[in-house]
Amino acid sequence: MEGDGEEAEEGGVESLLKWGCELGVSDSFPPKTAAQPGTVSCLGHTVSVSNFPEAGGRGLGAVRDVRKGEMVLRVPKSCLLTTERLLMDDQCLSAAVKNRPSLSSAQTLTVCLLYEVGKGKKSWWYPYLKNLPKCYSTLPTFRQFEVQAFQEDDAIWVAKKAKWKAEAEWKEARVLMEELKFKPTLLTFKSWLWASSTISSRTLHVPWDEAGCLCPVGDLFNYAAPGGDLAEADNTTLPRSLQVGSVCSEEAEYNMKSEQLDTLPQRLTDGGFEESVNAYCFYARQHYVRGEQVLLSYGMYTNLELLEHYGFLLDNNPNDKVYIPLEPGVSSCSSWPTESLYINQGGEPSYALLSTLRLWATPSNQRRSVGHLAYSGSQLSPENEMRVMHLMLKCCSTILHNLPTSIEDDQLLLCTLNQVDGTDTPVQLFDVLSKLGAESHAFLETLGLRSRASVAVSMSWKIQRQLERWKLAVQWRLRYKRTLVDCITYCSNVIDRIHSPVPRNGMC
Ligand SMILES: C[S@@+](CC[C@H](N)C(=O)[O-])C[C@H]1O[C@@H](n2cnc3c(N)ncnc32)[C@H](O)[C@@H]1O
Repeated sequence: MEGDGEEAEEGGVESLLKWGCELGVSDSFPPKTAAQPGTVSCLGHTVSVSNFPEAGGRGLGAVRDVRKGEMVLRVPKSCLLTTERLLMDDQCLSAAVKNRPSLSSAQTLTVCLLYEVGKGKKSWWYPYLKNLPKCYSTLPTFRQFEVQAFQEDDAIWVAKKAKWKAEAEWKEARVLMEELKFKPTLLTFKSWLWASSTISSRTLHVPWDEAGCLCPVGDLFNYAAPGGDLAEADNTTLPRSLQVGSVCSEEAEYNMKSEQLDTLPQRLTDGGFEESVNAYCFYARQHYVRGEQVLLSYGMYTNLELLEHYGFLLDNNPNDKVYIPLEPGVSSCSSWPTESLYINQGGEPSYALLSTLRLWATPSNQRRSVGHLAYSGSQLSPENEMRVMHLMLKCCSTILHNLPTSIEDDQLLLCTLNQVDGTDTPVQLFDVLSKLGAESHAFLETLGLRSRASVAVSMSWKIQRQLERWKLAVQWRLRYKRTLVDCITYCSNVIDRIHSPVPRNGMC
């Protein structure tokens, strides 16, 4: 945690996988009876740790073809790092935590994690802890410059709020940390941010604690957004008989059942804690061919939410949403909740937004009579539809016009930031950024890099982190602007179709 650099200690993953093997973590089903002498990894039968630079960095790749619904990993409860477990193992911690019932479960787990980190190599969890990332790019870690780089007011507000919340939670928990005699470095806000980001980006749901659990090896799965084909069956669960069967049945029965997996009509959940086997079990959400990354859905998140909790975003996110400022009174025209009034990543207005705007564009004394049509998603009249489309078009254009940079500016900046990402020396960074516009100069200024002479010899970890967060903010605003442009295109197409409707029989 304290070291310089993003990734976990080199060579450390092997020790984690060996540790996991000794504790019964397995990707082999039916499970091996016992760790064979000389077995050094809990993986290798179904998945293995690989690097996926385009989707999450370190992750788990299939080492063979994997069928949808197959169990890909099982982590026994004894390996799950939870508040309950840490309190059970340490009376001193347990007594102190019990005196602070006002702390939330996430705050308590954060303190427990830092307490465990404080034990260093003596911690039972050391092979796991030393493999955690050294730092994060979750929203609360963004500094003022990176927050302003979002440009859009709501995003700036969300980022500021995330930081304030983290600060307030840290202050509340300090008394407990002092009582537990934390080393000064572990008492800092920086350490708190590290621990709370570990928890927000890596915990998995467990039924007995809202804070969830840290799941060694299981937390190496990177994320794929649920959506499209996968979204509909999000709540479908694996039939119990199959869950149990795949763990404890004989191989023949196992194979027979895994053949049935292909014929299951519904999507299976990605993973969950299963009481019957006292373990966290992970399942393939789709077929994977050998070498492909096996991904997990952590839930449905917009890009800003992904950034807030996980420190990354997706250029192609079916769950992303863009909210546009609506005139006062618009949202009260319908009973749709305000959160449902958005534009999706393809630029299309949500069903609720369209129906609300159609009602808004109707004279108030007629709204009641056309309400049923609007709520059923129908157009009310060509004139009404034109008004709605013109309103959205104007709104998106005004937002784009008022933002400090254009899509082209952002593309160029992002391209340059990607280039300097691989730069080794701050001199090169300085040379490239000082040729760009005001924002790049402001970035150099925040780093105290005012002239070539003031630049240090080696690229510091701090500069790299700030570059990374700035890049994330630029990626976010670029994606946001593209959605607005796509919405303008959508509205223009609808307007064109109203002006020159295609003949019903399709003939010219
Ligand atoms: C549960 S961990 C997954 C394993 C992680 N890559 C590691 O090396 O430990 C979640 C973190 O992985 C990264 N991540 C996961 N999915 C990603 C994706 N699709 N694109 C970019 N980063 C991703 C983010 O940093 C996220 O906070």
